[in-house]
Amino acid sequence: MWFYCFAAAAEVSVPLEQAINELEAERWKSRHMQQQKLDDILRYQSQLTLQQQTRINIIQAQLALLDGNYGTAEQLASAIAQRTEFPNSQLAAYSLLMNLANLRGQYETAFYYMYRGEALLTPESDPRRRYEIYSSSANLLINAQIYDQAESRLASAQGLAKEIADPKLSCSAQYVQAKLAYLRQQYESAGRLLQAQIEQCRAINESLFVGAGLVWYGRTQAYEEQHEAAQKTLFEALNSLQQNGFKAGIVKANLSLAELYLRTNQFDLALQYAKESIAMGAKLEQWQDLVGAYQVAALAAERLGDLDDALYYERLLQQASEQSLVQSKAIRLAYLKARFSSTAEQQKITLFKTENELASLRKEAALTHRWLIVLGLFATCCVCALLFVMLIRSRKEHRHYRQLSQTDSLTNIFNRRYSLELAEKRYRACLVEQTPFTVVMIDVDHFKSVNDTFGHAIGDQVLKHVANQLSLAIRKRDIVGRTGGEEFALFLPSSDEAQTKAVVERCRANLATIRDKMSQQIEVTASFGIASATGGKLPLEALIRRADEALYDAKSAGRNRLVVYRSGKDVDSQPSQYEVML
Ligand SMILES: Nc1nc2c(ncn2[C@@H]2O[C@H](COP(=O)(O)OP(=O)(O)OP(=O)(O)O)[C@@H](O)[C@H]2O)c(=O)[nH]1
Repeated sequence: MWFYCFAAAAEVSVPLEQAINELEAERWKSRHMQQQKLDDILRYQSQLTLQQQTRINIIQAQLALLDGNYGTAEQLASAIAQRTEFPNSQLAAYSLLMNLANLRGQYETAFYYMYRGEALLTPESDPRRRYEIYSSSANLLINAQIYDQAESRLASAQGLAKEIADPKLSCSAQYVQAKLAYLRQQYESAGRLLQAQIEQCRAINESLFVGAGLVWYGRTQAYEEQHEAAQKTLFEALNSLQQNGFKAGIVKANLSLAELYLRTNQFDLALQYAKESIAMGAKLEQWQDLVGAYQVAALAAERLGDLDDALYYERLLQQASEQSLVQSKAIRLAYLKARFSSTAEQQKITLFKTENELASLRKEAALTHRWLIVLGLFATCCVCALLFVMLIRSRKEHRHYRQLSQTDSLTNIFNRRYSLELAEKRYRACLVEQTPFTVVMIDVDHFKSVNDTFGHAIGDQVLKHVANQLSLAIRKRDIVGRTGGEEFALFLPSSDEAQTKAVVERCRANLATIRDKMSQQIEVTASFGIASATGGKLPLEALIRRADEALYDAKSAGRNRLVVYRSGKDVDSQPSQYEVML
């Protein structure tokens, strides 16, 4: 039925995947059924992905191990152990190789696989595969009688079984725990654990573990002298193991029966089961069990009066004992060797990891350092830019305030203080150069009338025009300033009288144009007082006073004219060419 469902849907890979999952899950259930399912899948081998093929190979290897085909099992598992691209299958292969080497008495190899497998475990590994490694390791360590180490692996396996919540795994972990208790000769506790384990494994049809558990349970019963019960248990065990085809278990079950019959003085039966155990055990080289089986066979043969046989088995017993001794020595030695090399390897790995961590820390530090430099540079640039902006702004503000302090706010020409300061500098230069320097004091005529007639605002406009026209009339090197309300001054470096007169005439002509610029018909005239000096030691103040005197004279003489200061008397007075219109 299963096969038909599968075959119908075999065109797609999902049923194949499902079939493989089922096959993996039903491991140990029934050897015959399992083989049948495997054969069904293999008909569609060409459709399997590489990963699916690997998983199938694992199952084949597990079956080969059960069948005692150790060569095939090893070949398949070794190939998978190389496949680093499928870490979970790799782990399964390691568990298998460990079990195989353990069964064959190749303990060095078994421990090698145990440490390799454990080193491969990561938190991301499939929990089932992790479980397999731990439970196989526990089995191996039990065999090597390193019980404390076995217990720690067993605890990990049990934890994983709980985590996965798979009753099959709990069943197998319980089996190992019970077996461990038996081997530690804690028979009472072993009996209890085995009963519980058998019950649980039976409930989920894990017949292989039922069989294996029954062998140990039967032995416990025999030890407690419950001979009938023990016999029943052991037959049940043998039956179950034979169904599964687990040969190593069959050897142990036969041996247990033989030992039981020897205890109950049923020597022929004891010999019979001992022989069964010997036949299969010799093939599988299960030396420890062989020792027991030869011992029983020799004793039973002796009791049956067959001394030749007894001697024969004694000889074999001696050989097997030696082998077993060699084997148990080998197993301890192998453990120590594997532990040593694993520790060395572990140290190498730790060193490598530390170096790697160091390198990545260094890399991180370098990156952080680079970032810090970039951030530092960025911050410096920001600060520089900010400082630059602040500098520009402060220079602008400084210029602005300086301009404010130098300029007359109404007319926008130099104010009295600054024009005098500037004039002082130029005057001193002219004195040194012995070139003429002229001061022209200007006063707008009848300006009060303008204010009175047209208002203060218009008066302001007139003053602005006056300042503007005076600025237009002078040369580049000349200075014009507002020295009072309606008073202005010109400072003309390197200007003699003739040149000054020309400038003043331009001023007067320019002032005459104001009338056309105003909405009202306002004639604007001004009076000019001129004073010059060439060389000598006359202070600028005195020169200005002279120009003022000349201006006064110009006013007195009728306004709208220029008067040149002559020491003692104003001799040059030019009448106005313009009339003041009020
Ligand atoms: N609109 C305006 N008027 C001003 C300003 N500064 C001074 N004045 C006025 O200018 C006038 C000057 O008048 P006065 O000193 O009597 O001289 P004047 O009327 O020009 O007569 P003379 O100079 O004798 O020709 C005053 O009425 C001041 O109020 C100013 O900034 N704006």
